[in-house]
Amino acid sequence: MSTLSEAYSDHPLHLHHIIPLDFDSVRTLPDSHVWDTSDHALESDDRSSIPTVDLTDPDAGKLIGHACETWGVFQVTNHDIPLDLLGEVESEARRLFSLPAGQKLKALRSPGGATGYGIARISPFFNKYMWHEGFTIMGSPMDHAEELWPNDPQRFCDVMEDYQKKMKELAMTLMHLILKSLDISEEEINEVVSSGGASTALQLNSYPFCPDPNRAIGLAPHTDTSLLTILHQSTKNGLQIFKEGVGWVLVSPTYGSLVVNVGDLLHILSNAQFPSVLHRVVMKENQQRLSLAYFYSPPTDFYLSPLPSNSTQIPLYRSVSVRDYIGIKAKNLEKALSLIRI
Ligand SMILES: C=C1C[C@]23C[C@@]1(O)CC[C@H]2[C@@]12CCC[C@@](C)(C(=O)O1)[C@H]2[C@@H]3C(=O)O
Ligand SMILES: O=C(O)CCC(=O)C(=O)O
Ligand SMILES: [Fe+2]
Repeated sequence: MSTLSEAYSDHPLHLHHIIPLDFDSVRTLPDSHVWDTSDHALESDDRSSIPTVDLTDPDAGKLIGHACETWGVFQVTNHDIPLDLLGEVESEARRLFSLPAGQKLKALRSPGGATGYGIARISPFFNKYMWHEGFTIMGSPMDHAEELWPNDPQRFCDVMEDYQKKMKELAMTLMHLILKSLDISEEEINEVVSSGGASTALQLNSYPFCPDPNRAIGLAPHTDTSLLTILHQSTKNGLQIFKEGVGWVLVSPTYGSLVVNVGDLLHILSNAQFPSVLHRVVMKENQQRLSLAYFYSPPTDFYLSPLPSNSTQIPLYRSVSVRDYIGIKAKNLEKALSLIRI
């Protein structure tokens, strides 16, 4: 079976699609980073905000199912991830992105690689660059940590590995609740949600201080490829999700709560009952913003098709392996779901 890293490596990017700008060295926004941002301030003002679910609530499963169906995203509280750990991961991410540009480039993701420092994978689909730098981790980040901190790589690794372990447990708990709410049998759930073979990735995102935030974008609109993504955002605003009939809705950070969003693979598995949510990051504040996104998916050789609880409905998608879907998405981005539609 191939790893998630190999599945991404099969779709190499060009070198100019990897190297982030040296954000500290620019005083004005380069033309390469200027976007049409006319709709960025058009946030819905109808006081609609995404649902929050307390994981200790006996009705959590039902509430999460409803949130996935109506919003494709929710915030979760009482999730059992220690707040100290969230603080430590954020501070390690800050330490990484504060390194001089030349040092960060030592851990640059290779054109055929999936992990390390670089710009967002979706960048080649846009003719302008995003005001963003990222660092992708799949399992142990030791190789890259040694490139960044040859004398002390362990501290970074320990925190990132601990965080990924805790995130995997939370992702599995959430997936059980989500699939139960679809009336899927225990047996079927256990096939999708397996701790051993899961494909997971941790993405550290930094949106540096921007000299002209009103003309830049942090992360262009996209859906995640995963089953689900668990996001911790620092105290800065910027994340917006798109809700049909409402428009762009700001997801303000709430201390200690995590944002969970439906990705394309859950969209397929649920036969579009839980649609993957379109989201983006706009430049709202005059300070650096950080986020940590944990992506949870089944093993790369797992074939996804709409699950049996939906057998009364016509399946909307053909069966596709995680690996093949990653390939389709790498070539077609937002058209990927429509390309596997029956
Ligand atoms: C597992 C992954 C999902 C991701 C591509 C990646 O290999 C690691 C980075 C992830 C990310 C983060 C920013 C947005 C996104 C669309 C991108 O360009 O890189 C996601 C990718 C994804 O969900 O497809
Ligand atoms: O920074 C954020 O709030 C969102 C990040 C994101 O969408 C991603 O990493 O896929
Ligand atoms: Fe995302």
